[in-house]
Amino acid sequence: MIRAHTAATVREAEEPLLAAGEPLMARAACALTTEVARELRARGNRVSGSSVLLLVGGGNNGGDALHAGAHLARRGCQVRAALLTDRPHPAGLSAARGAGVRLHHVLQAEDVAGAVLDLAGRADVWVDGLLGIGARGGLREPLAGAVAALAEERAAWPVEPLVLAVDVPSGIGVDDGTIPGPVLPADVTVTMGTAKPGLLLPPAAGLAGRVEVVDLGLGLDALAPAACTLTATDVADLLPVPGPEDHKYTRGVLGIAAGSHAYPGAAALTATGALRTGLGMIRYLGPEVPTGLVRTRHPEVVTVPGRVQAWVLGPGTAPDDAARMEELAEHLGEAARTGVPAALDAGALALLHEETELTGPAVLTPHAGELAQLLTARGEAVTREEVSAAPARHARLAAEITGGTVLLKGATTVVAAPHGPLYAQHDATPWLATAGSGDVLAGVLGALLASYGDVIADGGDVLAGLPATLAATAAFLHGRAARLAAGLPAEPAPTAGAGVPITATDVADALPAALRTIPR
Ligand SMILES: NC(=O)C1=CN([C@@H]2O[C@H](COP(=O)(O)OP(=O)(O)OC[C@H]3O[C@@H](n4cnc5c(N)ncnc54)[C@H](OP(=O)(O)O)[C@@H]3O)[C@@H](O)[C@H]2O)[C@H](O)CC1
Ligand SMILES: [K+]
Repeated sequence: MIRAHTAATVREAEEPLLAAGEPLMARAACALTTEVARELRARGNRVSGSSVLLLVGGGNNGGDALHAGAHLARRGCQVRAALLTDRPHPAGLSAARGAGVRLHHVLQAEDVAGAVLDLAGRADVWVDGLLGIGARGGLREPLAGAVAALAEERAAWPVEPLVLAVDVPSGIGVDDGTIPGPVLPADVTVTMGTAKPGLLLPPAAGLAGRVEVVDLGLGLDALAPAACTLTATDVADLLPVPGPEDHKYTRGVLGIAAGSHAYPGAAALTATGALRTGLGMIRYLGPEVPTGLVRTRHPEVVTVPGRVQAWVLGPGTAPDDAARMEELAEHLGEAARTGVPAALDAGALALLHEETELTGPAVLTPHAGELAQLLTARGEAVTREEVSAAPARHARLAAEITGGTVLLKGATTVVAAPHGPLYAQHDATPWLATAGSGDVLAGVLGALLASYGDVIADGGDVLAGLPATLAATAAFLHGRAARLAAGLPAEPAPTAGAGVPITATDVADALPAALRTIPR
């Protein structure tokens, strides 16, 4: 699991170490130096002789960069420092000066951005040490103008420089992953002590490049993270494996109320997603046409009512289908009465547009537009664009308002419960943007909820966070299956190539292959 902690938590953890004279900044600077050298060599450049530009702000983030610049100068790099502050870190400045780093007081230039661009044009490496966890809001001028110019020019450069961010790309929302102003996208972010939520949460996470965490001995492992990302090892621990005493009822029965005359196929896709993920049995309840489709695709699906350990409500239904909404509301009521978890997708989300309080464990699976509709219906008027610009904040808000867990679908899936860590899963591929993939995801989630349904129903508050963990697991499996179906490697890799178009059925059919890549 990749665990991220807020700026305030990091400061609290740093305090006693700094008071005890621990050389945190020296450790940070060494780690930065090592990463720059590694990346230069990986690009076929010699360290000695390479040119490095330090972008230096007025706080300790700039101090890290100046100390790293001094180390690099001593290793033969030509290092320049663009001081975008009139009070650079004193010890860092003296170390840099002592090592022969050339200092440029660019604030004195008439055109600060132009002066920075001029220095940048001559550098193989740009080290972004403008702002770290001390950021308040988006970058202010003149840093904003300089960074906007660098970000724009970078793509036009004949040979793109290596951009390395110190702690975080300057100007991102460190704790919420927003992008409040200009940010220089990084190839590598060397983050100090622990990952920050802004390095996991979209959209800022997309600007961080590869994230390397430097161990500063902050001792945060025992502390619940503010945000986290599940890895294959974490998912392996969560995937149920039946034992000799198990039978279909102990493995979990999933009720699926999905599909309609207008969208019958969703019922089959949801059932396929659930079956390929693994569970005891499915009870499908719906209109004649989707029922016939499900029976044909999956004769093992039972189509009569009975006890279930979880529900999936809503794929392939629309809020204007009053009769279907009535049926979904009844199933939601039954789930609440029995305390088993329910996944609410598509039309079923409209059941929460009223002030109904969810009384049982539920996982909502909206995309940004559906979340904007739900929040607006519940008095928090927002647009799809506002949700996409701050997905974590809006997912958490919806979880607090409804009492449910929210799995917000997107290029990165964000999961928020009313309390506890946020999850950010970056496992997917843009090829997932195809009809029916949400239906398959609902089935994957339903199978996991059914496997743990009795545990969740009996677990009470102790296991209140389990639906969120299972939702993040579903996103992980769904994204990994899509990658494999598209001919991409299971683990996202920048050099993986484009992959090929896929259908929702391909994703469902690739779930067993995805499960086989999990070390169990
Ligand atoms: N504490 C340590 O020894 C270690 C810290 N690490 C590194 O330090 C930074 C955190 O350093 P800090 O000095 O707390 O803050 P920053 O350097 O991130 O930024 C403070 C300066 O930035 C200015 N600022 C704040 N917001 C903005 C903005 N929106 N636009 C422009 N400038 C901004 C602020 O100026 P003010 O006038 O607002 O005060 C400061 O000048 C951490 O990220 C690590 O990199 C070490 O790694 C570990 C040891
Ligand atoms: K930075």
